[in-house]
Amino acid sequence: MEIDKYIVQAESILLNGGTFEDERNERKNFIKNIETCDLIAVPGSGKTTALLAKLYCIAQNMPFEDGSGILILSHTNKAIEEIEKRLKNYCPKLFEYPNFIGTVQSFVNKFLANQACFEKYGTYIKKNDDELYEHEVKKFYYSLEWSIKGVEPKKLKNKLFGLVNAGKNVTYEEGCNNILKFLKYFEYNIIDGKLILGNRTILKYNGVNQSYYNEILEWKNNLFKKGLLNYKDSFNLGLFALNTNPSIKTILQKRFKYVFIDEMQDLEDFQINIIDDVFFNDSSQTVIQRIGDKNQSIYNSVKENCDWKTRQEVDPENYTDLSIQNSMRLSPIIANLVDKFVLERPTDYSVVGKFEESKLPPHLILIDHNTTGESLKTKFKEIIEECDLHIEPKNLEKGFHIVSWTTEKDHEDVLYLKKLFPNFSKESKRKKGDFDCLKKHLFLFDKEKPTLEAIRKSILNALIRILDLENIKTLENKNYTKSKLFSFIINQGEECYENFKAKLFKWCFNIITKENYNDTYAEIKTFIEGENFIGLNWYNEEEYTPKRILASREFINKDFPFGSEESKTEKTEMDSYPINLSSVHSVKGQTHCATMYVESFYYEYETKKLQVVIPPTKKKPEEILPNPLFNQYQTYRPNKDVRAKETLKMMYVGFSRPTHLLCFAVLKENIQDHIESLKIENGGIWKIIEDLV
Ligand SMILES: Nc1ncnc2c1ncn2[C@@H]1O[C@H](COP(=O)(O)OP(=O)(O)OP(=O)(O)O)[C@@H](O)[C@H]1O
Repeated sequence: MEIDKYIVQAESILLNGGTFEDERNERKNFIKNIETCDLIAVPGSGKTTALLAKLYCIAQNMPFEDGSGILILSHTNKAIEEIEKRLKNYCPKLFEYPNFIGTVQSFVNKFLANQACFEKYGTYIKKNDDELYEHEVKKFYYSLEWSIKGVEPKKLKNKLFGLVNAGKNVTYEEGCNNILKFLKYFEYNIIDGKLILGNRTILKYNGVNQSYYNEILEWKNNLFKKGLLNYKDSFNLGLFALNTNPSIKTILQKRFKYVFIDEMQDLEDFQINIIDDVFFNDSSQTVIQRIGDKNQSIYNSVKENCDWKTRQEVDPENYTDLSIQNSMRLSPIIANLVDKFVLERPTDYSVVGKFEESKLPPHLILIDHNTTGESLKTKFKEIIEECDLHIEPKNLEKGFHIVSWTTEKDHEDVLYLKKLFPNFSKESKRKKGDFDCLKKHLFLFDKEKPTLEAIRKSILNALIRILDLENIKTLENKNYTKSKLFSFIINQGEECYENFKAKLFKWCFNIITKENYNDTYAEIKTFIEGENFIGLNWYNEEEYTPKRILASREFINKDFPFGSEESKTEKTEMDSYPINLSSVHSVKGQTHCATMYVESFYYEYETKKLQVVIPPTKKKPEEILPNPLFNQYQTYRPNKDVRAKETLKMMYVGFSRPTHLLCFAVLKENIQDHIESLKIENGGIWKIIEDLV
């Protein structure tokens, strides 16, 4: 394989005049390496860029003589899209057969679970959608009945109440909620015939509770038959496929000579294991390279230890992990601070900033509970403009971002992103058709399309969801689709059809052109509840009593504040430069020009959680552990200080995004006693902004 001779081309494509060469040559060594190994490196060290360069060079050697290809995996679709965006124009071959690029989930679905689903349940996987799955869970739960007192055997609902709440002291509501949680989250181990929650087997295929196991399995099998899986089902079906047909492994090893996994720290053990199960064994010729940074593992729950154990950790005699030290993203000043937030420090791991174009100190912005999101945003813009960051196109491309750990919370008295910016919605970023209430269907549809099409689709999707919740099926006992709904309405006669079409057009028109959300919502609600929708003769019965809205009441009535402000803000921002709002989770992997990290409440605030005080004992006085915020290296204790360590990781990711400007907005009351010592003029590292309080 020729790699070396293509590196210069890769540099010109990916680095805009930069080079992979430096005094340690770690990037080049990694690009040239095509043995099984893991690469661990600090944020912004160019891991992903080096991987892209390697892929580019490998693609120049394709097709391979033996017809094999390469497999490129990452944890999120966003990371995959980014790879496509950067490379597709230069090496389209990489995105075609025999190669595959996708999430671990999509790989498992396509190469293992899909075929297994067809063979076992007669259908391919249609949806892998947690929200739809939850909807099915609720339907099933609400269809369950309680036993009549004294009548044996007990019904499933009673049995589950006992099983899932065993050993817990719960109220009736909590107990019921636990049943719902079980139905939503249980894992179906197909090979062993068990329903597992966490580490507990709740029901299994044999034993005294067999009939209850069968009842749940009948429901579950029906979902499989409809191709509706939750995301863990794919992995269990995948394992089942490997178990029943181990030759798949050989086929996949032949197909994929190289496997690359980026963002490795975010994979959970079951994902890591299934990939190893397929590709990593003595007889396998496949090369696997896994790239990541354990200190940035914040994906699912923020665990102290991530599930990924590197090859060197597991087998030091045969493997040596690679590393890249310097951060090309971070300036020396920001890197110096970020380095204090390292939780786990393997050899050759320290954050050294090599981005020399900025000397801005980190800014600490003091706020209080009355500070509004708008004033924070204005302050952020003010600093950006004072530093002239908004002028360079390169900076505008990387963008300006306000991020928080906690984005949404049902608690008015604490700080979180949505409290500061009520129009922030994780869901507004989604362009899927399924929302959890009617109002969201009317507001969060795909607004990038200027026609009425997107809102029309969204309203129709809401109507279909209502029919589904009300358990209204087609005469073939199938769920309604948009076209089946239209056919049904046409069959009700011309007047009904014309009326429906006219109304639909009016609603769409009023939303798109007049942004008249509230009135349109009220009209649609009246329509749905009236004789021209729910009251129609859905089952074509000779004599029928019009139905009423029951199970979909929550979906129809659930509130969602139509933020007409949002559209206004968007419009004004189009004239200047946008300030993006996101969770810290969703900016992982990104490079920003400026990042404002706003502390938020998750058990406690970040500033509080970083401050660990060990109470005095008879032998020892009180001890205050070093605090990274004060530019001190952390020494949190093994197996203790869990909240502090979670915080470390979250801030490590958030603080390591910007090339130029890092702002940290904190509640003044949380650091009151330290403000003076944090100031640059007093030997600290922070420029403190005090005029918002
Ligand atoms: N060799 C290089 N020379 C100059 N700039 C580079 C080099 N490698 C990467 N960069 C730039 O540094 C920034 C970070 O790169 P990249 O996203 O690849 O880092 P990463 O290690 O994957 O980051 P993270 O750990 O946050 O996921 C990008 O803006 C990228 O263009």
